[in-house]
Amino acid sequence: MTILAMDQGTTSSRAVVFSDDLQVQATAQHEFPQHFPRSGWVEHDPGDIWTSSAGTARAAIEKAGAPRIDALGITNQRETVVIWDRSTGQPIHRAIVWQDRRTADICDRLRADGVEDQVTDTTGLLLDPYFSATKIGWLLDRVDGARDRARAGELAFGTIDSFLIWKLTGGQAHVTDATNASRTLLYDIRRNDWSDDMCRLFGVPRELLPEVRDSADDFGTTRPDLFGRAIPILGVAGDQQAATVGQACFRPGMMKSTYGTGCFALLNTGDQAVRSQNRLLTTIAYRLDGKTTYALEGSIFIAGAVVQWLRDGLKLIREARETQALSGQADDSQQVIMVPAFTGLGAPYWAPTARGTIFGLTRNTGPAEFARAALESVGFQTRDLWEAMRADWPQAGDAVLRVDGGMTASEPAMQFLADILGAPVDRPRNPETTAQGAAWLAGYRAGLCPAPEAYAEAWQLDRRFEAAMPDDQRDRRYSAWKRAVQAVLAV
Ligand SMILES: Nc1ncnc2c1ncn2[C@@H]1O[C@H](COP(=O)(O)OP(=O)(O)O)[C@@H](O)[C@H]1O
Ligand SMILES: O=P(O)(O)OC[C@H](O)CO
Repeated sequence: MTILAMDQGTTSSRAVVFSDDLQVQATAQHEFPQHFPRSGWVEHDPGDIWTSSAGTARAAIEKAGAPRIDALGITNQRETVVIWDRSTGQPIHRAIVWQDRRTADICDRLRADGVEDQVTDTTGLLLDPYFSATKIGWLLDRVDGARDRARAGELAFGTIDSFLIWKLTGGQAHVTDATNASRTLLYDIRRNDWSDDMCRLFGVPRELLPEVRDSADDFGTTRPDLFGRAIPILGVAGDQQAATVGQACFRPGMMKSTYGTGCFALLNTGDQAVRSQNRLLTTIAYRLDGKTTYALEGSIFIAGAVVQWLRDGLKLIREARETQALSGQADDSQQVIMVPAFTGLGAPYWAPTARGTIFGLTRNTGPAEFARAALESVGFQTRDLWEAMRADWPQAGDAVLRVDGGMTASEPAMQFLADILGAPVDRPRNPETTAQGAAWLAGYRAGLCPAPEAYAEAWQLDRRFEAAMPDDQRDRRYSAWKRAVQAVLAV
């Protein structure tokens, strides 16, 4: 028995073939072009998204020896918006990506109208261009005739999962799952349905919206010509939620943090949709067998990207992993702090105009101190989220943090993370946690994979990083970081 997971990310599409005990059989990956038509705008060509996704799926199946695929799971970059014509399947515009800031002024106007509280109460989110609704409104207003056609039911909106399912099923299914719906600003996360109030507020006709299913559910069947036979699509979740599932964070209080380009931390809060008092997001972690599990989420825009900046911007290193040895040579007596607010600061600050700053430079500061400060900035930002989560939900208690993503390969970054949190950090043996989460959802629905408790028992540790920093040093270092952030916010 074999399961295919498609992982459609911001910079690349990946596909992973798993055995039914969720061992990786084969993987394929393909990067696709990013479009930046103006400053702050980010677009993807839906054609690239589709061909890279279908292409990597075929390549992974072939590499695995062309086994019979019994179930397909999909996971995806979230919030990104595609609108297409229901009769031709043609997108009416390029996809507007989650990173795109073009609707910042619309969000400001709505905030000035005093509706943010109502929006947060209903959707768990904030008025920020990050989410889908204002992007949908922008497309309906800017593409000729789009609003009328949307009202007439001629157009369909989807996040990337929904668009891929439409393509995979040959236009047979216009569906999404609850985790993706919960990122649109249009979904009532407590009632578990699209919200008429939010649709009215953001000017989005209900006719555009997909049907919302559980994360392990029937999402349709692939066209037989695509992969040699029709495959049932049985699992769907946004990538950060799929990583939460892949990390087996099924119990309230469990928390995962994924360190790729950015960092996304999710804390399972069980059946409570906790209203954040600290500008975290309340989101759906997964919906299984009709039961919704919620999470508090913190999103950091720059994590591994700070290492990319050392490499591509400053040219201090040739490869990301060189930061390991380099940071080890840093002078302990220097306290360089880097606040990598390259694209503003995300949670819990949400300061889109903040910019990066480096503190504590001396004549002796060099590449080694920069490397250490870059790695430490990721730990400090995670501590900010950790503090906010504890303040919002005291039951979080003494959680362990489960980590995944490319940057978790960095031993010094993970050790500092444990040190600055004052808590253990667990890195799993399987680095493919996002794809694994999608595969488990599909396999669970198909009856191939075990129930959550049994799956959680099979989760395997690669390495636990224990906090080793003395308390007074931790407090001193974190206070210095907080002062640095306040200075950045004050500029
Ligand atoms: N050994 C390492 N040390 C520090 N950073 C690393 C290391 N390996 C990868 N990274 C960082 O991890 C990121 C890639 O992680 P990945 O999970 O593939 O990201 P994404 O899915 O966002 O593309 C890059 O930003 C890279 O700089
Ligand atoms: O594609 P990634 O891994 O950068 O994840 C993007 C997030 O889903 C955005 O919310």
